[in-house]
Amino acid sequence: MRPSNPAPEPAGVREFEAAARERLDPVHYDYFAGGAGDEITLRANESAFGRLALLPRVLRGVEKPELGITLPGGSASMPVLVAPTAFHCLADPEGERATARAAATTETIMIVSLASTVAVEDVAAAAPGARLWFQLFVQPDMAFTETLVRRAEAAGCGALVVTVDAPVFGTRGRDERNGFHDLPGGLRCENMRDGDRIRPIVFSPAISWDHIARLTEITSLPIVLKGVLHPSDARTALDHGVSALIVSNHGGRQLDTVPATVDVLPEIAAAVGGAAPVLLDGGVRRGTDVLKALALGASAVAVGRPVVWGLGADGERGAVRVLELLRAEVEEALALCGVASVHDLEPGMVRRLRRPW
Ligand SMILES: Cc1cc2nc3c(=O)[nH]c(=O)nc-3n(C[C@H](O)[C@H](O)[C@H](O)COP(=O)(O)O)c2cc1C
Ligand SMILES: O=C(O)C(=O)c1ccccc1
Repeated sequence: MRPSNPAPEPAGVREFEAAARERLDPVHYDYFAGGAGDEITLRANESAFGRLALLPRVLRGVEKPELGITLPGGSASMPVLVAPTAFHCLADPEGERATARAAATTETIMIVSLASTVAVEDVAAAAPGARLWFQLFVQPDMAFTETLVRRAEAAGCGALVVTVDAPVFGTRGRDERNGFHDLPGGLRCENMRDGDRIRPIVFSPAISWDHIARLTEITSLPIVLKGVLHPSDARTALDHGVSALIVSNHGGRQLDTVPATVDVLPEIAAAVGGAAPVLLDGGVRRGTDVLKALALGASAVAVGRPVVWGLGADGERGAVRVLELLRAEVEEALALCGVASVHDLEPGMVRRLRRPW
């Protein structure tokens, strides 16, 4: 019974996954849900949060907690961003337009994927007021990469998120079994349009720190490096003028058997030492997961699949409901932890369980 609380929300992100699964083509569901190899990292991202316990404080006289954050690329009403995910038109006909409107409604940042099925200009036009960042896989043709950067700038994006965990494309067993290799029925990666043709997205193992240095020269947008797991790389990133990092293993879709992101977060946060914001994605499904990541050094988290599940379950409305559900969960968990602001969480509020529940 929750006598004085407002009407109950859907019980969790996992319910949206079940609802989306019922509506999506099973091959597309598998594409969104799946991971690389034996899906060990995919599972680890979620289960690692389950091995952490929160240690609340009491009697701190906290009123409504403050959720807002400010990052190099702009501000958000809560520390939960929309991670870049490809192919939203497979989840809803409005695709990334719907996601961007949901991000605008909830006043959070959406990171638009290079592999968006709607061109970044059209995403921006469909969602006035949306706070967009643009995700890039650096294309070896640097002239084309520069074109992409200019388009992102012109569309009003507040940061460039450069994904560095995809020197090659990870092999996902589900897609192999399903024979899912191409977008169906007229859908395209519209950001790759180059005159009359659509270029293929190139994953290049030849991309190096020099390319990051080059990017910082050609744009004044903050550069956010996504896919850092090694503390030495975190330091190198700072030396290259990167404005923020996202601790990410691509949702377990690239190299399998890398650690859960929340398990490496403390090391990365220590290596960065407050010199730049550190974000995390991977396995965030509850408000309590958000608190754990923030306590262990993240300035914000991003959610990938949860937004896709909202979109697949109920389009723009579903994406809004997922984001609002996470906001409500964060708010409640902060109140229950006696914490007044997302900035006040600290490592002492998280215990690593020797013997998980
Ligand atoms: C279906 C799908 C597509 C993705 N596409 C991209 C992409 O285009 N670019 C990128 O940098 N990351 C991509 N990612 C990784 C996400 O940005 C993010 O790292 C991951 O989804 C976080 O894990 P979560 O899904 O458990 O929240 C994708 C992930 C999924 C599930
Ligand atoms: O599926 C992915 O994880 C992903 O990152 C991607 C990137 C480019 C095209 C399609 C998917």
